[in-house]
Amino acid sequence: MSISLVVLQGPSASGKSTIQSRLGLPRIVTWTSRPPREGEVDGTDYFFKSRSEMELLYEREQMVEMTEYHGNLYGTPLQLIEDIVRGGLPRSVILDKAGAGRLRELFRDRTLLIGVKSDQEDCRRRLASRGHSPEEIRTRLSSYDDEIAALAVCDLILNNTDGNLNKIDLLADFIREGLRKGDGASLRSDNA
Ligand SMILES: Nc1ncnc2c1ncn2[C@@H]1O[C@H](COP(=O)(O)OP(=O)(O)OP(=O)(O)O)[C@@H](O)[C@H]1O
Ligand SMILES: Nc1nc2c(ncn2[C@@H]2O[C@H](COP(=O)(O)O)[C@@H](O)[C@H]2O)c(=O)[nH]1
Repeated sequence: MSISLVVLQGPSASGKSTIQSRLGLPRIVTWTSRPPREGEVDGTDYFFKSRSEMELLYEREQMVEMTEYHGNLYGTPLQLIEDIVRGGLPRSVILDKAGAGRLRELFRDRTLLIGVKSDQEDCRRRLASRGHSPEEIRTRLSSYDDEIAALAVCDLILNNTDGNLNKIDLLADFIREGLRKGDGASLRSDNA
């Protein structure tokens, strides 16, 4: 069975977006009710929506999954995954553990679940350089241990500590090549 969907999950600032862009696959841009950060672009980083718009879509059963993460809603509209159902190039998406679990339930062997981990201190430093307040850093890292434990279900775990990006690039090439050959099964191992 070939892979249609690559899901990245892991703690905040572990490097999911960095790895997603290095993988170079078409991305699924999800919805959020959080305000954009400086430099983030609507439709590129997220579709920035109001909480009520997101709740309405959910009530209409047009959201495949939706989660509340530290006070904001994040979700994947059904419409965004229609291309996966139709086939074509594998796509990548960043989700928390609940969203990742839901998409795995739906797409089963067609998903490659990549866990991204980094030392907690690296994550803390990265969050501070991204400009988060000490309060938000504390909140985001309060789920660090749970999010690391949840990586146990992943097909593959990438260890993205500071200074490791050259190795990540090699692994990204390996993953892309495996996907190109339609050989998802060979990618299912723990590279931590
Ligand atoms: N290996 C690395 N070495 C140094 N800096 C890194 C590394 N990986 C990511 N970063 C930096 O850490 C910050 C957070 O990375 P990124 O946005 O990719 O994390 P994320 O897991 O997507 O975060 P979040 O879930 O909080 O949105 C970014 O500024 C990024 O440039
Ligand atoms: N279940 C979902 N989780 C999502 C989705 N989009 C993002 N996320 C998760 O939220 C955190 C925080 O993101 P940030 O941009 O505010 O730093 C991110 O790490 C993902 O785990 C989604 O559509 N569904």
